[in-house]
Amino acid sequence: MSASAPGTRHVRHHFADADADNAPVDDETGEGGSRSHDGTLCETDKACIVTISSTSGRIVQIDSAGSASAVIAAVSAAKATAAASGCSLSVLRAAVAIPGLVDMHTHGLTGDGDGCADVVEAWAVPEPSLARLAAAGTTSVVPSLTFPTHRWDATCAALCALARAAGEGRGAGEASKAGVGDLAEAGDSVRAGDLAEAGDSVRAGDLAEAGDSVRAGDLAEAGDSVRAGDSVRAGIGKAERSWMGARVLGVHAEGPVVADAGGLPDPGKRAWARESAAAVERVLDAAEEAGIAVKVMTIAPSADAVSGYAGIAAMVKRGVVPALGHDRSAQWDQVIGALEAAAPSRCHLTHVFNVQTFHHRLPSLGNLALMRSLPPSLAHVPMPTAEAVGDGLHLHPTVMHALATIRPPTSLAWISDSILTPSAVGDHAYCGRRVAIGSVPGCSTPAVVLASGDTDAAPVIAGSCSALLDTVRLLVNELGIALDDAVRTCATTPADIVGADHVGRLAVGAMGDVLLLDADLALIAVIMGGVLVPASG
Ligand SMILES: CC(=O)N[C@@H]1[C@@H](O)[C@H](O)[C@@H](COP(=O)(O)O)O[C@@H]1O
Repeated sequence: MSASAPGTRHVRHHFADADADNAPVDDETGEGGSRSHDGTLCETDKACIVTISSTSGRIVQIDSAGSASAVIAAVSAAKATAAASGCSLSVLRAAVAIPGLVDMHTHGLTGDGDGCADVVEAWAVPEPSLARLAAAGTTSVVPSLTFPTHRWDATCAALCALARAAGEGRGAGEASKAGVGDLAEAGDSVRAGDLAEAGDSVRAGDLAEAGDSVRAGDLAEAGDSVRAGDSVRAGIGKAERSWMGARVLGVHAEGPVVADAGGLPDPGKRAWARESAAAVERVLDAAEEAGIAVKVMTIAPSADAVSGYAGIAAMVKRGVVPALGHDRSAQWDQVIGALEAAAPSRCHLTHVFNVQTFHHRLPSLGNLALMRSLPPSLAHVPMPTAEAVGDGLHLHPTVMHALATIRPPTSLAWISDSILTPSAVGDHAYCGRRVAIGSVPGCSTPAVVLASGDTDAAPVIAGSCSALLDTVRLLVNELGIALDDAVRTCATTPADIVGADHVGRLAVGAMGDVLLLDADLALIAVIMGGVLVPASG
């Protein structure tokens, strides 16, 4: 991942090495501008223009990235015209368009009154979190279930609820790749019904005028175009109610074979110690029965070593990515043993540095996280991918910078590890203990911390209250990471790790999930499957 000097204007330095692509955009025609190297990121020198049909309420064009409806059909620099689409158009204008972000490790964005007694069970009531995540720009998720055998009934309820969420609605995710076609169909059924209403409200809202004023204006007038979008959004929100949520790509089971619970209550019952394969199978069977795929499963190398890595072998056999983590005692030979047990399949590293160790003489998982490649003696082992919490608190920004500059963007995924929405007030139960949004000395970023009642005790971090777009901004605006790399590591790479190549990119055939951002990377609009997501979720 490349970095620019902190403080450099982020929207510009994306083009630092892409002069040939950096032709200015003609404000009237929208021609010119640039498209990023592989379609991951669409950006023009002056503006990105998204054109929405007032008839269907759908995107017909992302300027310089081609048309995007439910599925992105083409990538081209040509600008759509009303004549080409055969309908009147609304135009949203932004500095940057990026793919919807993909969070491969979130415990939800629970708010007050969401109806879950303990946030460890949040995914049993997934709709509020999925809606908030989508509205915040995270359009695809891999929900994480903490220590899944700890509260077995809650785990089974969450698996069933997530399977339902993955299979229905606009935000329908897909537990399998076969979902691409299904999603287009789901989009059609939505379009056929409620979006006509959205189209009506758009027509009523003087779109032609809005489009004209946007075309004539500059970025300062983006607000006007957004207001035009709001009329679309209002119609859609009304039509689709709460079910514009993030796509569910499958599940991350964070355990059960863990050595270290971190700041959470220890789930106890180490019955799996010599039967890690059985413990793994039990969770995978439950997920299969519920109808959702476990894509990733965290396992502690030091725990699985006891059974000769039978847990990892069971995961690989069933197509699950083994994620090494929740292990502060893993020795280097156990770490390597785990990688070898998975080979030729690739391992992943769970929230690197958190609930892991780094030591300059006694290497463990944290040391592996900071390697760019494996030595020749391990040529038979695929280099593991890694995820890291990008809220700026779980890892100090300097450590985020180290990861972002050492690891190639194809092997690093930023995650939120979120639990509560930032607006949640008061205490919530987490694994039976009280948590609240709080702070850690020396860090201005809030997090979800265990409420100890002891004001002198060091706060214990339980998770974050951030969303991935916060991470994109932190990486680009404060750490000087190229926007293209920030987007890859918050969208494309996490999607690739879980085998979801239809999301996390602006590319032909990918879902039309697009975020429109202003020059400071503030969110202007979220589009899922070619349709504006209600701002409030
Ligand atoms: C679900 C989960 O695993 N959450 C962990 C939490 O347990 C740990 O306390 C925190 C900080 O870890 P650290 O103190 O090792 O940096 O990271 C993650 O939020």
